[in-house]
Amino acid sequence: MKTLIEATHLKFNYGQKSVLKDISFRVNSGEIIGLIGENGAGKTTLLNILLGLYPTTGDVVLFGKQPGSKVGKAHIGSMLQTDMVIQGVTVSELLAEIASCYETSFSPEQLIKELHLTTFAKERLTNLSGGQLRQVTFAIALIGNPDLLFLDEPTVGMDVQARQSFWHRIRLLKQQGKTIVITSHYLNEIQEVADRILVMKNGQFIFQGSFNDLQNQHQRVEIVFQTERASDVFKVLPHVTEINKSDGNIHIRSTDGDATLYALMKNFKHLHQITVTRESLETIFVQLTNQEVK
Ligand SMILES: Nc1ncnc2c1ncn2[C@@H]1O[C@H](COP(=O)(O)OP(=O)(O)OP(=O)(O)O)[C@@H](O)[C@H]1O
Repeated sequence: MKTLIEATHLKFNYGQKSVLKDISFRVNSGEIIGLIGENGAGKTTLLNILLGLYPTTGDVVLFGKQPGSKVGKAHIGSMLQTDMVIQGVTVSELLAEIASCYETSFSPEQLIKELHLTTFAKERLTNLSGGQLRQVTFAIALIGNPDLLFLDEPTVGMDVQARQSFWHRIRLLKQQGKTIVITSHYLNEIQEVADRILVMKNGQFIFQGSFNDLQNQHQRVEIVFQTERASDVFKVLPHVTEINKSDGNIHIRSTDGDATLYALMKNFKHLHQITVTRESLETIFVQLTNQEVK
């Protein structure tokens, strides 16, 4: 698989404050990367470095070139956290103006239709809601038909339909072989689409891999069932960290689902409506980021 971004030993300081501490990673062509971390972890700073907006010590190449170089830029679209709001300019005027800067681009009319912006395309940017502005910013990122997209908290403020339409578009872009790096605090959405997840804490990566790898490392599961037996009976099961009773169901959390289930099955004829769920990205993320980073 072709490596599209290669970063080694990246460091960045704001004055005396060390914000990125020796970060190395690769992104392959066609991958969707979920870059996640608590507020202030360093995600936006990293995207700014990859876009060539901030200097760094360490090495970083995109398409085999330095960030910000002309050849690299031609392939890249970005959606940062700030939306472009120009007085007196409408959505369709802005998209037409930006499209004219590219040698080849999507037609603004086509993109407006495909991204469901038609109802506010003739509105001035200053009259748009926060969620509508995010949708316009996404259109701006796409208009040059980039091969690589950096999206920083793209769905903030979007309503349910807009978010669904956004993630649908991301899946289409993946099918087209585009490479996408997305930061988001909506971890259930990231867990659905990301091929790999990079978890950042205090300017370092504390995990790089697929969501499946992450779940395998954190073997925790929740087992829910109904039973006529008292919940105390299940306290002796191995690897159980928590037992709760709610809505007539027993909820068991285990750090080794296989071992707990094996022992639980001795009570099989007393168990009804059993479900076993592996932990979500959000739950694992909270556990991961609560651990100390050396
Ligand atoms: N212009 C700046 N000057 C000084 N410190 C800054 C500046 N911008 C960001 N920082 C600090 O750098 C650290 C990383 O910020 P960054 O915006 O990269 O985090 P983030 O992971 O993107 O956070 P969020 O999820 O809140 O967007 C934070 O501690 C932040 O306070």
